[in-house]
Amino acid sequence: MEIFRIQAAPDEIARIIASGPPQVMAIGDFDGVHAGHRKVLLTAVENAETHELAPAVMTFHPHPREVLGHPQYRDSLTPIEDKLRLFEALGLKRVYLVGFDESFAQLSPEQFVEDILVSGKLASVVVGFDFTFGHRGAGSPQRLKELAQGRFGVEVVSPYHLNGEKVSSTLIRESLANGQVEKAARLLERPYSITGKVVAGEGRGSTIGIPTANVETTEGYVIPGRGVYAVRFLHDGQWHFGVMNIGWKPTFAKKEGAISLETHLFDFNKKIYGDEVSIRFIGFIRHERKFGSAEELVAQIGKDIVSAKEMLS
Ligand SMILES: Cc1cc2nc3c(=O)[nH]c(=O)nc-3n(C[C@H](O)[C@H](O)[C@H](O)COP(=O)(O)O)c2cc1C
Ligand SMILES: Nc1ncnc2c1ncn2[C@@H]1O[C@H](COP(=O)(O)OP(=O)(O)O)[C@@H](O)[C@H]1O
Repeated sequence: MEIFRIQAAPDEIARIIASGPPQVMAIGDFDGVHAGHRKVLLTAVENAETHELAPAVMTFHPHPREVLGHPQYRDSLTPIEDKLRLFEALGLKRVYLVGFDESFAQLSPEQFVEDILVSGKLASVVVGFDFTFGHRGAGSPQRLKELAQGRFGVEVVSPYHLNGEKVSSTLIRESLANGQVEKAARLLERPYSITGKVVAGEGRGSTIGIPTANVETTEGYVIPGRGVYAVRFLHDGQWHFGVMNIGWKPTFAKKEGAISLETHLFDFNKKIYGDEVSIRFIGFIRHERKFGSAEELVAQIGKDIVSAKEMLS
């Protein structure tokens, strides 16, 4: 898969698209690369295969909402490296990472089509039913068809529903906030996962007999809601099972503070400070709460471990 990181000048984007073979290109943000996004991306891959063209995708990085100041969306379900890995797994061969900025945001829908898409190498583009483009998102899929004037095909993919709900990044964010990681996994068609580095905590874990690897995420990930989860934990190429707490440890902290992500790994006793790890959320066990003593907390964690092992087996 070839990755083209492009600053926003439209002629530069058009030139890079035109430097490749004839293509079918999906366009979108694809935050989460969820079941609905997969349908759009796989449509591009399949159309390309049928006509012996190259499957491509154009996405925006940094995320438009980040640039245009919607702070609630600063964090993502799939920071760029994760997104790229998922694109590759779906069979995409060319990725245009367009650096979205204030001037790019000014492009009209007409300019977006004339200056970028009519590059001579796009056989067709594939977008989702709610795709918007151009200044203030004024362009719709219908408008895209009109503006294309037959110079490239436009395929619009209808919404994907699961159990009567429309799959969306927002629905996944809400599910995660409520601890519903099983639901998020169904919407994503894979467990929600985060990557980060093991950092030192307060050193209390080992003293209460439950060492925990505290993880600081490397990029702006959406973090699931406070609670205890069954997780798979990738360290040094090996998957381990564990039980994770997300929260501010009300049993010990005097007041609400920074959220920590700590995982107790089963059958493990290595020091792994500083190492990069990935965590997959498999099941929700319970909410975080304040216990009367460390002993009560430890007894509960013993039960959490039993629950986690059941979920993970
Ligand atoms: C499975 C698990 C569940 C936990 N549940 C709670 C909880 O409900 N309430 C709480 O105050 N702390 C909870 N904790 C956090 C512990 O208080 C924390 O791991 C311990 O204080 C060690 O902190 P340290 O790593 O900063 O040294 C939990 C930890 C684990 C591993
Ligand atoms: N079973 C285990 N699960 C998680 N971390 C472990 C385990 N065994 C050893 N460790 C190591 O010990 C550290 C946790 O020790 P702990 O006393 O909880 O201190 P901290 O406050 O730094 O989390 C982890 O960061 C990791 O390097």
